[in-house]
Amino acid sequence: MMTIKLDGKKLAEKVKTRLIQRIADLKSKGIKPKLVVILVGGDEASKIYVRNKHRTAQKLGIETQDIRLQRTVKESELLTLIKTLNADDSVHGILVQLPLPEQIDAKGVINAIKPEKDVDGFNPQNVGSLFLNDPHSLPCTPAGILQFFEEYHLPVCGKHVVIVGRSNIVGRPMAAIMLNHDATVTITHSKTKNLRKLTRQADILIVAIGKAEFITGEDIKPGAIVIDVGMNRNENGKLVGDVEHSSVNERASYLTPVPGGVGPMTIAMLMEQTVNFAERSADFDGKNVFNS
Ligand SMILES: Nc1nc2c(c(=O)[nH]1)N[C@@H](CN(C=O)c1ccc(C(=O)N[C@@H](CCC(=O)O)C(=O)O)cc1)CN2
Repeated sequence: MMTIKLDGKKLAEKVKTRLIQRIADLKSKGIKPKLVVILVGGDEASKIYVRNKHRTAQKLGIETQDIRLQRTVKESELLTLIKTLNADDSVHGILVQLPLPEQIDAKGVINAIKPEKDVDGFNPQNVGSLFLNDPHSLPCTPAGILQFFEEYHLPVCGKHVVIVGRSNIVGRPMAAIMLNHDATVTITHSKTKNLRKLTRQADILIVAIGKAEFITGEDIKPGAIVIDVGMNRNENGKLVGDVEHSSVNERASYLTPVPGGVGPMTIAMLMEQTVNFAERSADFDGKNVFNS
């Protein structure tokens, strides 16, 4: 079987291009979309992701503020900063790059971000709305994955979606999104018995477990759509996904590459969410991607 590559780089460009007019419309009404990204500590991968977020935003004409805090910053300082940003009407989106250093309670920090500015969609109020099928914002990686299904006209309704991984960033919100699109959803994780028996039943398999090449060709149903969210370095330092592409290729019908699949979509969706929030802040009569 010929496996079709779900090209995240190309789709991310398309998503960003469709934002240009919306950003121009906002600006013509005196609204400058603004995203604040907070990075605590010096994690090398996080620094790259944050730099890419700023670069992408700036290219689109979204204003950004880059706040860097020492790894040793007190949680109370971070909370005070978020409170100030929550009250600042010029700020439409606030994002705290994860992971946070151990001394900081990530849950408390995420809870502190005003739901209307929570561009990551991680705040419990936004998570609750998503699970009640009334989303205000979607976590960026699952939102990006959903875009693949829309772009390539891949039906979700009635399909068996198996998700490997139950993280708050990908697995759990992804399950809610697929359920909201009338799929039958199974979430599997490290304690699941006979996990591979379940993955073999999936029409759509979404793998976000953080283990290099964990899923192989034998673990999938021929013709399945496979979404690889993993980003791992193998023993040779090469970036590999959670899926072994050599054996899944030509068995899956569609497959996201690593790199160039889900990753670029995460940043594109962050841009879209910032624009959505800027429009909503002004009761702007723009396009709301979640209700379209
Ligand atoms: N507050 C958040 N923290 C984190 C999130 C998030 O959505 N919100 N997700 C990840 C990191 N992340 C964005 O923040 C991210 C990771 C990877 C990529 C990406 O484009 N990856 C490239 C490959 C990059 C490489 O070569 O190393 C790709 O897949 O092509 C974008 C965003 C955790 N933290």
